[in-house]
Amino acid sequence: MGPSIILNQTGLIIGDNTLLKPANLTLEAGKLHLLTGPNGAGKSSLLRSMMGLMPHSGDIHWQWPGKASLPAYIPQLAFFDATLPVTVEDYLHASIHTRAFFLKKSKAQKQRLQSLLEKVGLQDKTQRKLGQLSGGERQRLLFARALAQDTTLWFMDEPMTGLDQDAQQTIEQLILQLKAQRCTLVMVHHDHDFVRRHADQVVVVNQGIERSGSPEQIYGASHNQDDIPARSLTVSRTSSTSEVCS
Ligand SMILES: Nc1ncnc2c1ncn2[C@@H]1O[C@H](COP(=O)(O)OP(=O)(O)OP(=O)(O)O)[C@@H](O)[C@H]1O
Repeated sequence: MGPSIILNQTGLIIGDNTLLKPANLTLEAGKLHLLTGPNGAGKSSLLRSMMGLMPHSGDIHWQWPGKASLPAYIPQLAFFDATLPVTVEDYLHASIHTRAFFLKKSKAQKQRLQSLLEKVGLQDKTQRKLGQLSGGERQRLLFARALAQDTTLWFMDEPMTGLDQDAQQTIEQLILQLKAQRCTLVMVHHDHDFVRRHADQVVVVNQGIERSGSPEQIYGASHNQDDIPARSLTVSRTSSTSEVCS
């Protein structure tokens, strides 16, 4: 199972700009947590702060019930150097084994690569060069690389944006499988239908953590995705945590 994530007075100021006002929040272990809010609200900044990638104030703790592992990160935009003369298979191989692209692969390694690429629907593109991939195919490759990490903690920043319906379904199924395996999933996502159906917790971000709760608590029975009630719901304070990033 993935860890719980505990934010204690976590805030983010860059220069004169307050990106996130300090707040407390607990994300339960093994659940799907969705960060939502308007453009520029600070969702990506909060996600990256949780990973220790931004210079936040306060504390952030990952509390692992079992063995800790490095988190997987799916950024908002999958970027590959189009000039890199490397195939999908070689790129994935080098990412997993941190070895030079040209080194020979064993039969078992080839099978593993094939299986990972099948999971994301890239099995027919193994010999395609990175620069020839579409945006959706790059996003799938990022997922394959993250799956290879075999971790139970995932941070995803709008992983389905710009994908066609087929790719969205593939990624959605992968996310639901990870949820069933009790990974801790933290995701920025704008599809309120997905949030309503699958999120365990919704965190509304607006220059800080405005409120959090179940989809029903946040959206009520309304089907209008913009109809978010103004009442405050969670943001709890916790103690006795083991620090991983701060
Ligand atoms: N490194 C940085 N330095 C200064 N300002 C930043 C930095 N990173 C982000 N910002 C600013 O912080 C604000 C929040 O950005 P962020 O990307 O976190 O928002 P978001 O909610 O993810 O937006 P969107 O939904 O448009 O992706 C924006 O106004 C952005 O310009």
